[in-house]
Amino acid sequence: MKSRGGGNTGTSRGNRNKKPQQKQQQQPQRKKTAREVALDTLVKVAEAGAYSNLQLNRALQDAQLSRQDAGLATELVYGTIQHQRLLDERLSELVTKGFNKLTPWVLVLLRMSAYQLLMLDRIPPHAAVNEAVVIAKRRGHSGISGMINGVLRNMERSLAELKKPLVIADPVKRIGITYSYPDWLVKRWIGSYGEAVTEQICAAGNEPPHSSVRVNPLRLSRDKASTMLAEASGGEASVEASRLSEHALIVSGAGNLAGTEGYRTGLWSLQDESSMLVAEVCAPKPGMKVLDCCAAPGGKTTHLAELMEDRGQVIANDVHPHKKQLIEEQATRLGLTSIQAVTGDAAELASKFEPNSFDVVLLDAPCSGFGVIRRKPEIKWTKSAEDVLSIAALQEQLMDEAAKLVRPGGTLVYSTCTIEREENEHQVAKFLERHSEFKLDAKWPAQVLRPLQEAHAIAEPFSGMVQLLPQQFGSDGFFIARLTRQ
Ligand SMILES: C[S@@+](CC[C@H](N)C(=O)[O-])C[C@H]1O[C@@H](n2cnc3c(N)ncnc32)[C@H](O)[C@@H]1O
Repeated sequence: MKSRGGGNTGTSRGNRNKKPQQKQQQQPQRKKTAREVALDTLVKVAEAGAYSNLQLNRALQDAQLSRQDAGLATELVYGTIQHQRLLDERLSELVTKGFNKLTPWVLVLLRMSAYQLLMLDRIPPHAAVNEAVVIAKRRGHSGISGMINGVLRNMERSLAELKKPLVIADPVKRIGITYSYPDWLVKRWIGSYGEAVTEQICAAGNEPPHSSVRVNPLRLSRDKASTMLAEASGGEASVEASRLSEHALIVSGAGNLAGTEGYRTGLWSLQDESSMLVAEVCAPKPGMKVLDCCAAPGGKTTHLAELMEDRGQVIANDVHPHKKQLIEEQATRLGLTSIQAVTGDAAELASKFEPNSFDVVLLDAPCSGFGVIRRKPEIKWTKSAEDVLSIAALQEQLMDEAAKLVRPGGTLVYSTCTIEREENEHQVAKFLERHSEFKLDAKWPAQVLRPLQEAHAIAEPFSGMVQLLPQQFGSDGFFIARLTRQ
């Protein structure tokens, strides 16, 4: 399994063996270890429904871990959530009584330790067990640490057996348990994509995501940005041109890219490659009037303005008042002045703006998000089939409203970061039934189509919409449709 960025695999014993300092006025707070940071984050995600990426970022900032330890904490948080079903399956065989009644932190500690034992070959099993017992002794009574010690030692003894691939005849159960996805979702995807592709989707969803930057073409070339990124990392980073977008660079080993000088001064933005295709498919020209209906935090808005050479007007709307500032911050960082951020419900935009008045309208709709499971693995466990239905109903409403604002001959681009047909192809098909004045538009920019054709990611003849799956390019799963108003 690929790692999410190295990480210290050692134990925390070194710290605890230091002699306590005498006569100190105030005992300095003991620094949390990587495993404690991961445990606290996982408990908050499980108990309070926090988003793993936001919660982890906050925890890492507070804990001030070394880069290696931050790598380990990140690996543990994502890996434990991603493989939760398989870990629970294995643990429930060893916790003989009351697996479902365990206190949340105990359950999470067991899962996190089982993840290290079963999935991370670079962590010595005895280190994973010892560290779990140390944490358990700090947090609970001796009965709990004894139980944790017993369960994990049993697991350690049976590792060879437990690591063997599961033999299960039912494909839904086999894929669901092996890759840790809920049955309802696996069943749905097998219905949409078939068993083999579903297995690839599920495996890809457990891989660490690439980090990619979108180079600001108004400021520098992609080659120049590539050199600068490599230099900024002291030669440690690997920087490669993206296959999918001519504005994208894939960067690994450069640490926190939001901390780079080039990011701060607007030379580049952080965005997934497939997400970059959306503005490119919009293909706006300088001087145009463009509306981004669901714009925050402004990734695609700022890309649209860059492609328009910051000439014309980009109205960036979002329903949440506090998100207006996020869009404005991104525009300011990139030095873009053609963006106007506004707050409003996209279901009511036609009463706010003149109908039929925009050259391009982008609806990057709220969605179930199953294309970004690599970044937010908890959505496997928090979203339901009912959520897909209710979000699809909202998307339908927003599409109808967005359509009213497109001028005759203008373009409507609909996108989501999910792979649910109900929210994507079926949504577009139903829209076209309701709106005979719109047609799918297959005339996409050549630089967008070429890599998709080369990878056979689109059927020929091209219909004007694409469903990118995470295993095809190692990007997020994304859906994009381009429609033209007759
Ligand atoms: C997929 S995200 C947009 C991401 C954004 N386009 C970007 O590239 O940075 C969807 C956004 O829709 C917003 N949203 C949800 N419901 C909305 C509504 N009814 N009207 C307008 N915005 C809405 C959410 O606040 C969220 O920021």
